[in-house]
Amino acid sequence: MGLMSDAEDPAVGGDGSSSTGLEGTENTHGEPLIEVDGLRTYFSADSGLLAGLSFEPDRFPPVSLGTDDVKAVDDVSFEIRAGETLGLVGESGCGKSTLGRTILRLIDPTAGTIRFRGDDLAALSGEQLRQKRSEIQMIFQDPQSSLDPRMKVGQIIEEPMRAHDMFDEEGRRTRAKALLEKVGLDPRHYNRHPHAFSGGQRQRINLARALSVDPDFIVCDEPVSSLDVSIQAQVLNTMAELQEEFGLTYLFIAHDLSVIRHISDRVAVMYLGHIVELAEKTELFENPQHPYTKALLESIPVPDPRETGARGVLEGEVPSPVDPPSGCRFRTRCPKLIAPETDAFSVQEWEATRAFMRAVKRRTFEPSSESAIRARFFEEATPQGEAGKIVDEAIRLVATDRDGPDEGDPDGTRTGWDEATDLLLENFAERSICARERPRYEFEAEHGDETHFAACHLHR
Ligand SMILES: Nc1ncnc2c1ncn2[C@@H]1O[C@H](COP(=O)(O)OP(=O)(O)OP(=O)(O)O)[C@@H](O)[C@H]1O
Repeated sequence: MGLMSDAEDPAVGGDGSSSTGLEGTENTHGEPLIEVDGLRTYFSADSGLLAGLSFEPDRFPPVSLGTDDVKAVDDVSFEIRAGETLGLVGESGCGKSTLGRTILRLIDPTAGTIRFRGDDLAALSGEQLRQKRSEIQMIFQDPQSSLDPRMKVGQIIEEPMRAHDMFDEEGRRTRAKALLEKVGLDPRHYNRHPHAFSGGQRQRINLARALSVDPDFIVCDEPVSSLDVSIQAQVLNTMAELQEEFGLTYLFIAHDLSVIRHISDRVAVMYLGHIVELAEKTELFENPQHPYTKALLESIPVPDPRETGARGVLEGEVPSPVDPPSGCRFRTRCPKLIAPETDAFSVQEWEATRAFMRAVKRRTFEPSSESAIRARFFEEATPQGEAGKIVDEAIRLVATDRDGPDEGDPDGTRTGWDEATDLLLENFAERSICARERPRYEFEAEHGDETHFAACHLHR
């Protein structure tokens, strides 16, 4: 359906076509509009002149060309179907914005393909890419800074049309005013400057500008994050209405799960450059399978600020995207790390060993005697066989009654913690399937008839 029906539009030509040319494309829900395959976007860790150069005084020559790239998006594949909203969620820095910008070719991909209706955007350049740009648009988080304060609202909305040589002056004005109304603003505000508007209204102006070139696909990067909660729902509802009317397809980036739940059809969860889970919205929220997704869902802030729902769920720091963990990227923080197959752990033994390993690595317990550590983590019985010997050695290394403290470490604990950490990680964490293979599993969903993707070896 178009922006205006023929009856409302006095400028309709004899052939019945609207002079604003704003008939939205009827998208059939279900066909892939965007197909991303093996996409990687790496940034040089130092984007300056000496990017990639590293100085290593012990080597000759001491300067080498390193590969310390920030792997912001690292082998990501998924599709977005025409007419749907794919929500993209994950903690700050996980690569959501970089993924969105790479799909729009605002950033060049390092590898992979981005098919838009079959054409590979990653391979386009120059004029071909410029032409495609009208079909794919982006709206950003901060409506304040993305609107030029010197321009009037009408000019702002008309600018992309002018850049793409769409319509004459009069046609652009008619369309801009019609769009103002469509996004819930008063067309009489055409001559106002953006500062006269509230945050929510400014985001509506952004929407009108994005829609002006009649796109099919819009990447929405945290579009309501800077707005009051009461305004967020109104803007989201307008976006949903516009989607319906113009057959738009959205990639909707947000860190806020309640916003994602409000707007998405399907949801992709991103962690450290990978998509770790992707499922239909109800399935993802009701039947999450990846320990990272579960942790995110459990960390939704609870209404009572005295109750810290988030505490202890996502422990530890996100590793650096320069040198991400092998296999599953979440494994270094995962509470469900799988036991190495070579060791015959009972379920309880592995749970105790894993908890001990995490506690040693993060030094979350007070130094104490061997027997106290054993009692605390293993109820006095450590695992059998080789695994047991390693655990015993690690306990000895961190115990305060350890024999013969090292030189320069009189209380005998500093190097002990490091050695114990290395011993446990090398023997248990690094030998887990979670460290050895990258997980990718697809299975039948419990809710709805979509498939469910989870990158977790618990599904092996
Ligand atoms: N131009 C750049 N040069 C170097 N590194 C970059 C650049 N842009 C992003 N990064 C890095 O890439 C990683 C992913 O960043 P990105 O902004 O995509 O994450 P995000 O999930 O969108 O986070 P946020 O929600 O905070 O914007 C981060 O480690 C970031 O520091």
